[in-house]
Amino acid sequence: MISILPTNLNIIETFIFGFVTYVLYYYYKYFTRPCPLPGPFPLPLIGNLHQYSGDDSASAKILQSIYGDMWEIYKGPIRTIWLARNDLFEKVFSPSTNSAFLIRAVSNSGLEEFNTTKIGMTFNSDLKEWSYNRKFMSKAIMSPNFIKQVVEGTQDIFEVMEKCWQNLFENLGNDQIFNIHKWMLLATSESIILLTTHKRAYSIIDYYNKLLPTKKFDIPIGALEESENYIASIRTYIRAMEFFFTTPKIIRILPGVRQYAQRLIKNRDLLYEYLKIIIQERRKEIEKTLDKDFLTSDLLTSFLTANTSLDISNVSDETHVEHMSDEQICGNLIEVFAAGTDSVANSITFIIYYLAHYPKVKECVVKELETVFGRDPNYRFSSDDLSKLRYCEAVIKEVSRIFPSAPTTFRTSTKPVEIGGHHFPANLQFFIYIEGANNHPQHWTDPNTFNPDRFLDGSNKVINTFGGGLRMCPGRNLSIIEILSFMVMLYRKYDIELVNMNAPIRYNFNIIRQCVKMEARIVPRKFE
Ligand code: HEM
Repeated sequence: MISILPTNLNIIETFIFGFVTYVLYYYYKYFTRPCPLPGPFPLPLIGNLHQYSGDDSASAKILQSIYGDMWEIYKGPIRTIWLARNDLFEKVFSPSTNSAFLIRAVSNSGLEEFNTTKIGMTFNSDLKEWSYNRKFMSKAIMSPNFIKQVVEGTQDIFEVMEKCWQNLFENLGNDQIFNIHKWMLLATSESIILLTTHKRAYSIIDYYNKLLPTKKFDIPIGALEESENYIASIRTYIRAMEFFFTTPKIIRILPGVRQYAQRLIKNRDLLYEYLKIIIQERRKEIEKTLDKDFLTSDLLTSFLTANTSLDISNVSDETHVEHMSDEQICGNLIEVFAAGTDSVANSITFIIYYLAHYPKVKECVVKELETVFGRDPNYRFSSDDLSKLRYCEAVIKEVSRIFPSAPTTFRTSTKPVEIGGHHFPANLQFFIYIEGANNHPQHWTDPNTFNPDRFLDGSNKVINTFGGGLRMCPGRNLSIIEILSFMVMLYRKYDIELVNMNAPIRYNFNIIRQCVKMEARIVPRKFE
């Protein structure tokens, strides 16, 4: 056999030779890449990771200011194209089934190892499966019964939280400092568990019991532990998705990292086993039920009753004639939890932050709540009531324009595509910098000014908070209803004062912005 290697090389020389060849090949590919865009110069193996702060949104802001609205960076070995203006999003957010952007992530060994490329929605690259899950989920969470349960359930959960606050005030004084983000996260976690499986979780009470152990709420230890373990396990699952999505195989096989990856996989298997028990129990309950009015309106019940005479959310259609397997149900339930907990909790936290900094806007919010609900602070509201809150909705839009919890989204091209005059090949990873477009002077007057009124002039301004096209967030209505509900319950009764008004919002970036901590005083309003 003819060797291209020089003969008589020792190990070090062979390594150096191999490395130099790799570097030359890397830069040959780099300089001859199709459709080059401006962007920072990458290094072999790590791409631009050495320049990356860990915060996609902060990096994108800097790169947009240097390179304009279209640039490229290498996330490790993966070339990513960044777009930061609404007109550049048009093809990515196309609602056509022929769109070149129906797949989210380029083929990724991590996601395959974690088994998420054929399950759920977000990373599902099997378009038939994805479409089946997506249509089902969208119908189920838009059904009137489900929406009713969202509004009722959120109020029940808030009442529990208020009882805890009341006890804290009575026993420790009114001047308590709350990590308001933590409370919102516990509330949205409980809410999503209720909406997916109709199970009660006790994470709010568990947290409260730890803050005030002398006045504990009496909940059976077993129930507390079960809900704690369930939530912890789902949160580990979310971390695992991020880990497998972002960690290259070469790192995943390193000693220590491998063991960590295996623990994450074990957690996934245990979570699936736990959910499968819940599914079996619910199936038995449904079998014993003759009238669908006695069934709960959660997603699990929708999944199990589809195409039966008990179909609670009328999801039956020609796409959904086959029953969902238990494996698919588990994937979808976990996904709703993963996508719908932190995103909503962070959105509420950011609204709290902006309302604390803009007292006039807060006054308008309170005024609108009084106009719509009168001055009864305990009025149980419906989704119809929420639809009257035009100003509150404008506040949600303005906060998510200026400081979105999901500042970016991403898609992969499955066909060659032209964007902004550039002809890109298939199989490229595109990032859509939603926040960049949301603060773009070409789209907005005074983009850096916080002004909810800009959404009240009747023009339907595009903010892409929930992405766009066929992969647009299916939980958008649910999120708005939940956020509005929390705004009503917080601001009709309480004033929320931040402890440190000069501190910026502290967050970590893991696919979305996740607030680290936000300290506040919760001051009950006085009613005559
Ligand atoms: C304020 C809260 C939320 C925000 C800001 C948000 C934002 C987003 C964004 C930007 C995307 C990407 C869309 C795209 O690529 O075009 C997305 C996808 C998704 N979201 Fe949400 N979301 C929120 C709440 C929820 C909730 C409550 C659910 C629960 C049902 C949910 C479920 C999903 C799913 C399953 C996807 C993937 C869809 C697919 O790939 O087909 N999200 N979300």
